[in-house]
Amino acid sequence: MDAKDLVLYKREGAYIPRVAAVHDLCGYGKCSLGIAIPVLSAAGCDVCPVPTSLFSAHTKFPTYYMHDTTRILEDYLDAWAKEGIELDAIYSGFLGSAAQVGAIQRLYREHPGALRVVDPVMGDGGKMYPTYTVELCEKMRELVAGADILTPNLTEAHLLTGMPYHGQDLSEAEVERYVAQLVGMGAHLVVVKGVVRGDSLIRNYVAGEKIDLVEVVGEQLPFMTHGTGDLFASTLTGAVMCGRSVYDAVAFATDFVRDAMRITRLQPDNEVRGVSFESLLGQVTALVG
Ligand SMILES: Nc1ncnc2c1ncn2[C@@H]1O[C@H](COP(=O)(O)OP(=O)(O)O)[C@@H](O)[C@H]1O
Ligand SMILES: Cc1ncc(COP(=O)(O)O)c(C=O)c1O
Repeated sequence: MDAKDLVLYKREGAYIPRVAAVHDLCGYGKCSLGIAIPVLSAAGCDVCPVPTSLFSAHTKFPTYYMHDTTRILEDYLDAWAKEGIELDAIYSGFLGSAAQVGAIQRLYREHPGALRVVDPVMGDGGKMYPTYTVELCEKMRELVAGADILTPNLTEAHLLTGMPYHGQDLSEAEVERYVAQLVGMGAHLVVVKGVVRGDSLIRNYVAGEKIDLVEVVGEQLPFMTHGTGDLFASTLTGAVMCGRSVYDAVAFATDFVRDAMRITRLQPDNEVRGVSFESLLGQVTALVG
């Protein structure tokens, strides 16, 4: 089957899908819930945040304060369970501790029909993020099994599979090897992000269990911006929840992130502020209906 025909969520009429967003909340430096809430809301979803930690600023700043919320999550989800909150999708990203993988697995058990989108946020450029531990990365592997959509960058594909990290210049055959390994670990569909081959293009690949590999090519801008991984996964999830095919959702997210990076570049402190996408949210709303 082709990812171009693969629709994972069928939106019915005026129904508003409810999406749990399991991610950190960051005060300054746009990323994580600061992106997931507005983007999924613009996609006409009822976003229910599960904050995995509170940050004063993202971890690319030399100084940041982090408060890990692991200790409150059980009570938080107990209260949800008592209210009988129903979920159509569970989208997870940046985690504060290895134990939080258990909270996501609990949501999966309590909402067996919900779509599972796993952005296995762990690191970049061959390195783990500073608050991440080997234990957390190992535990994160458990989320691969049963993921309807898994969105690793190449560092994360390496950390999840244990296969060697060869930088971002990967051949299609190498991408296929990562995908085969991740599908072998139980992922249904994998979006491998950020392959670059020195031709000013950035490539994202979609493939899965019985889904042939397809390439989505975008223009590579000559700078980097923080929060683009979160923006990509949030936009992809929003487009899927609007009933778009996985291929169309990846293509939309690829262009959306590029456009947001261009706008970010025009802002003061653009090298650290995180990605600025607010003025583009109308494009996401246009996907609804
Ligand atoms: N320099 C760039 N130019 C254009 N698009 C980019 C660029 N960097 C990232 N993107 C887009 O954002 C997506 C997520 O990239 P990235 O932020 O590197 O992910 P992560 O944070 O998971 O490492 C990429 O797959 C690509 O579509
Ligand atoms: C607190 C926090 N959340 C999320 C992220 C993920 O950011 P990105 O979207 O660039 O992968 C980071 C990365 O620095 C971070 O520090």
